[in-house]
Amino acid sequence: MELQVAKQAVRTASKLAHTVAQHHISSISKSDQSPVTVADFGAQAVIISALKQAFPGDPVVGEEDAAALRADDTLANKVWALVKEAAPHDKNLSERTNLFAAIDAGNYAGSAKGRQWALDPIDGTKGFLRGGQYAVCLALIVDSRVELGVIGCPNLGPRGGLFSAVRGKGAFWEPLFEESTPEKISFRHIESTKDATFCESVESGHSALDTQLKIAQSLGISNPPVQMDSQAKYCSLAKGDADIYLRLPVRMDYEEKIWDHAAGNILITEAGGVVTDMNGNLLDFGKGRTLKDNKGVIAAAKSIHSDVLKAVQKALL
Ligand SMILES: Nc1ncnc2c1ncn2[C@@H]1O[C@H](COP(=O)(O)O)[C@@H](OP(=O)(O)O)[C@H]1O
Ligand SMILES: [Mg+2]
Repeated sequence: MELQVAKQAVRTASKLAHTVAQHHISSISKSDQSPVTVADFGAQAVIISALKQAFPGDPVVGEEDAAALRADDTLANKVWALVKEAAPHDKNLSERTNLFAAIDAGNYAGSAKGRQWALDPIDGTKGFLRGGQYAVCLALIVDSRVELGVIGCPNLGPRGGLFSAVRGKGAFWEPLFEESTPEKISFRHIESTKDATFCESVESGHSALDTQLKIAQSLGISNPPVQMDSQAKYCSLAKGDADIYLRLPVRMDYEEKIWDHAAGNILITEAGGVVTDMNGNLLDFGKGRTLKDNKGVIAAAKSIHSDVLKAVQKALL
């Protein structure tokens, strides 16, 4: 039940985002930031509305709130038009005033106990704007642990990708814009760590790319890193296109947001991988809206994760 609702909601929001992105890329004002803002609000509204109808009591930790929309009627009208097109029969979104409430329902502070959804309506803002990777990410967290994750990646592969995982049930891929039977996915087998390929952020402000390059060299890795925005990185590892995702902090005071990692976390573990922080601890999704007890992220196949962790710790001594 949860999986079907989450997949349907992510699909609807991904289509909405894809429509805006296509239009943005073909337009002449590529420096305009507003398309991603519009897509972000629209995606959050349709997903939270679907969740609230299926699971009325469940709180949602969503990245956005509606303050900027309430203050800007032109922006609100653009978002409203998109939402009506993407979800015309949604009775929770029958009037424009409901739009604000749906978006603001993502204001949950987070909790260590009980159910909560974590939502990043458009992850990889920068990727969206440059025509690269971005992702619509939704996860169900129960008692601080991720139980279900769904990620929509409109630009990953020729047909886009809808990735999903439920604890104990494996990880799956299916095309994003057409209905078809999900295919099971998993990490690829590599003989040794030196054969691995790194996947990392494009943005040097989001992870310590220089240090990561040194770590790759210390592991004997000569393959160039694959750089992409958003949780599409987790998806790439889970489907066997790369082997290690490192996200080492640029600033030690930055707290990673739970919506940037929750869905990817279960996708990795269900595809045969391990995710820890740079101290080797599992990510704790029960500390509020951020991963405040963790620093950095290391995701890798089970067989090589401990080698990578050792190399990270040596580099950071
Ligand atoms: N200083 C920082 N360190 C790490 N992550 C950061 C950061 N500043 C912003 N981010 C997060 O990095 C996410 C994108 O990560 P990536 O580089 O892997 O694409 C952003 O998500 P949004 O794009 O949803 O805002 C944002 O939440
Ligand atoms: Mg994000």
